[in-house]
Amino acid sequence: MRSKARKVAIAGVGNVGSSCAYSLINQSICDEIMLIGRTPDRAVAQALDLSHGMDFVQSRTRIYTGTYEDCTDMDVVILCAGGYPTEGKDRIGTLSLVYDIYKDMIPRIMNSGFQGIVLAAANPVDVVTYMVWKLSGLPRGQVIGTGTSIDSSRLKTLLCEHFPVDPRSVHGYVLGEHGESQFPAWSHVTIGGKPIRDILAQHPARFGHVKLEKIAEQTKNAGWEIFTRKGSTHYGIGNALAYITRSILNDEHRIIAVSAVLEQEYGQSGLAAGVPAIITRSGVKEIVELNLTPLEEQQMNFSCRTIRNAIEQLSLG
Ligand SMILES: NC(=O)C1=CN([C@@H]2O[C@H](COP(=O)(O)OP(=O)(O)OC[C@H]3O[C@@H](n4cnc5c(N)ncnc54)[C@H](O)[C@@H]3O)[C@@H](O)[C@H]2O)C=CC1
Ligand SMILES: CC(=O)C(=O)O
Repeated sequence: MRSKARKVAIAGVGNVGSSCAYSLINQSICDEIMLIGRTPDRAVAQALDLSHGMDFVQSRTRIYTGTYEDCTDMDVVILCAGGYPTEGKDRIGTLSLVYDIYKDMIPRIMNSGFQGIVLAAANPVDVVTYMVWKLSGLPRGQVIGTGTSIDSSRLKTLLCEHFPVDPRSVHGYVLGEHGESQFPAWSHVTIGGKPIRDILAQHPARFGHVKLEKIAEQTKNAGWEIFTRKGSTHYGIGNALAYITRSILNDEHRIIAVSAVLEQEYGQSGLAAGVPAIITRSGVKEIVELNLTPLEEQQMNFSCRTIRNAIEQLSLG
């Protein structure tokens, strides 16, 4: 019998926060969810709305509202407070807004005595992950960003428009920034264990129309394609957050492309970036270092430089 309730707090209950709660509930990933909203009334309404579906799900999740000061015994705190750029396609454009939010929020969470895992979705997520690590003083493995998990899933989904398999049978990662400088590490993308480039080379008549550069571009633009049509993207990232949270709470050791604080992995330091990592009860247990081709190394260096330049705009000490 489980002795301790699995508790998750969600800070920011807009589209992403509420979709994340919905995924956690429908997949029975935790026992309790505490919603923390800037507008208490909205948080109460979200908690009530989510609770009213409890008769129809597999197991009961207790949903209630709270404050940053109530995070003491949370296993995971998920950060969804943030905003979207008002113009252009650059997530880094929201940096000063999120810095103002998190430099107030993180000390309040830490002053509660919280010692769990922080999981950030707010953009620019790699910068937010590094900022939260600095502001919290937590060990680096305990601060995780959703990073390129959503981009990796988008890549697999797009590939399966051309290859007749389930996206979960495609393996590989988008690396670097969850943003404009991201790139798929094509040298490690496999379908049924076969490198994708070998499949293309061996079956020109069947797959000659598949252009990897075009798929990389579509992957990068996928969020904006949704955003320009409906003003936010939230279901996909809600599932990504639930998937990462499940690997944490169940100590699953899944390898997921998350934003992790790097200390010499991939030759990079002083930032967080999207890399494959083993996710366990203690957070990032280990970063998986892929052997990149010279071109992929250049792409990784460029992407990390982009994130580091944004971090340098902040005074994080
Ligand atoms: N990592 C990813 O792949 C994705 C990240 N996002 C990011 O997630 C964040 C949230 O997006 P949405 O939920 O769609 O936005 P939203 O506008 O629906 O919700 C934002 C929430 O942040 C809260 N908030 C704003 N300022 C605050 C403050 N000063 N203190 C406390 N809470 C505050 C608002 O009250 C609201 O609940 C954004 O940063 C967005 O860019 C969104 C989609 C995908
Ligand atoms: C908004 C965002 O970061 C995304 O959907 O990719």
